[in-house]
Amino acid sequence: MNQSKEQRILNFVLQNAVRGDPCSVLDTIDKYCSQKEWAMNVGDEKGKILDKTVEEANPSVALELGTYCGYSAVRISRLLKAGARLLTVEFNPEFAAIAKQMIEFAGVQDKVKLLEGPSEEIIPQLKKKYEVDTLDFVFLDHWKDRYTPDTILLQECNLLRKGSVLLADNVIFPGAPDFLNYVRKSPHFQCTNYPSHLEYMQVEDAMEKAVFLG
Ligand SMILES: O=C(NCCCCCn1ccc2cnccc21)c1cc(-c2ccc(F)cc2)cc(O)c1O
Ligand SMILES: [Mg+2]
Repeated sequence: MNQSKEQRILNFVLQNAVRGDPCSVLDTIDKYCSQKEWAMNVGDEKGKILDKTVEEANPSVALELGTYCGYSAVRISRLLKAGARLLTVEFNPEFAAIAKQMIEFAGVQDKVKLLEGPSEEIIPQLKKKYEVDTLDFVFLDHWKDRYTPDTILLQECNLLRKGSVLLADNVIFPGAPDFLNYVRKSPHFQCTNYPSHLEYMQVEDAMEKAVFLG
């Protein structure tokens, strides 16, 4: 059975990156996806915006919606302080299997918990099943039409606290117009836009940071 693109990306990392070195895993994925096959990793340009936002938030508990091959899970978890953890949600089992191997190869598996299933099922389980009190940082990179309902769900489940940082990928391309509308109009969020480009392309994109005000 011929391989998936995601399997080819993983194999390229296993053969070319340095085991236990998250930066080499990120660089190797970016090399493959810019030179051989495009893939929807956040990439290095938007990845630098993600890095700065994570460093500023310095989260103890972070949530990622949309693991894919694990690129941003490796990117985020490499910056976490000792004892901090990332919960990452992937609903496609093939992608989850690839991401698990990518995370282990990078050596960040002790900081990352990969949860399989749809966000609307997993978010309401975070407190009781995954022992989360509140989330310090949330990276939204899943279905773009789920950004708004899941932001509302996070609030309904009491998972945000004053200062919780949401960072959303792709608010320009493919676009999340209703999310931009929602957070920018809401009195409960302080928003900042970070213009950038679609990963590995010269297409305009942007990330939006929305800090919860309580
Ligand atoms: O669609 C994107 N990502 C989402 C993938 C599916 C997520 C599914 N999923 C995962 C967890 C989860 C939990 N609950 C429910 C659903 C869940 C995406 C697309 C592009 C893109 C595509 C084509 C093109 F021509 C240009 C750009 C670029 C990006 O950066 C992206 O992120
Ligand atoms: Mg994305």
